Amino acid sequence: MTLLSPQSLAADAAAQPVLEVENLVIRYGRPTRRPTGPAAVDGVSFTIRPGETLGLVGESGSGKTTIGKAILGLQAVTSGSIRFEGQQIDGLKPKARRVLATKLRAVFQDPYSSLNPRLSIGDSLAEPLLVSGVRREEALLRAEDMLEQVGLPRDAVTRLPRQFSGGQRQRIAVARALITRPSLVVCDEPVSALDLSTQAQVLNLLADLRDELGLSYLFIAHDMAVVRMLAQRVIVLYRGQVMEEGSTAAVMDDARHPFTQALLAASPVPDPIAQAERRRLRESRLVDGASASSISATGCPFAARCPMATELCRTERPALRPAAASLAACHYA
Ligand SMILES: Nc1ncnc2c1ncn2[C@@H]1O[C@H](COP(=O)(O)OP(=O)(O)OP(=O)(O)O)[C@@H](O)[C@H]1O
Repeated sequence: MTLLSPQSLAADAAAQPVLEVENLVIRYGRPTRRPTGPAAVDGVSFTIRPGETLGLVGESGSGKTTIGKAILGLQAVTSGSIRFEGQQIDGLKPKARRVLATKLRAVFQDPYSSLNPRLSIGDSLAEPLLVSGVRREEALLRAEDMLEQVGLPRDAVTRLPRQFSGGQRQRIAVARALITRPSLVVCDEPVSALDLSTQAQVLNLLADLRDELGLSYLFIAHDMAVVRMLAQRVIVLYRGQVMEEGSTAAVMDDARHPFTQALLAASPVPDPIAQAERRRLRESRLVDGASASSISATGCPFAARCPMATELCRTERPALRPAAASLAACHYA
């Protein structure tokens, strides 16, 4: 399955970016007080060009969703700036935000909670159009067209969300995000709640619609394999900071930063033979008879002596421990 189209790869590098994020810092805290906590996002900068998909990857808690929320106006920015189509959008008043809401849309992880259970699919899809002044009959007609575009029958407009499967609901969420013909869609883990074959279908759908409609995506995910399928460029975040960035092929095939290597190693490979070979190689690199599973259970036995141990091998996140221990950069492995 190839999801990177020649058109989107050829996105004009000189075109004005759809989104420019500059030196973004976000600290959580009470809105009434100056936030003083640690920075959830710490000096992040990037741009997205028309037709481009930028992947934002990182382990849980690295700040991905916080960045997505700031772009959508759901999280206050401590310092730095966010520009959308040349206009500064951080700190916009709610009225100005509402105008923006048709051009800047989102698809979230959970297809069960992202749709109002009491609204028919037609009403859910029509809502963002009605807000921008489209007449009801016209909005419902466009809802039917959009449903067809995401592979669902036109008569789905009359049904309720509970009458659809998880994958179908995510298609409806995609339809709802795209019905206003936005220029940028923030996709926050849009397939991580779906099984593997449904994931592939929804990723294909997102890629087809991007190319058909000339959309740009900020594609947030923790799974590198998923990002590889859709993004032309990728940014790797760790504790709110950019660890590595570049073309998806360059970052994934020649990861420089140990943390990127760890994320790649933790990402499942669809081919079970390749996966088994990778596990065998990983275990064969370990010394003193320590196995990946024992490291997974106890933490790296060399942590006290390893210069990288504080960041990786002693991680509190069990999923990363065996991956960290498999790093070529590890002095002991
Ligand atoms: N509402 C909040 N109040 C205080 N701290 C928060 C809040 N939301 C997130 N954080 C903290 O900000 C940091 C970044 O969280 P964020 O949700 O952006 O990470 P993430 O990379 O999206 O993680 P995940 O993949 O698990 O969604 C974390 O340390 C988190 O605990």
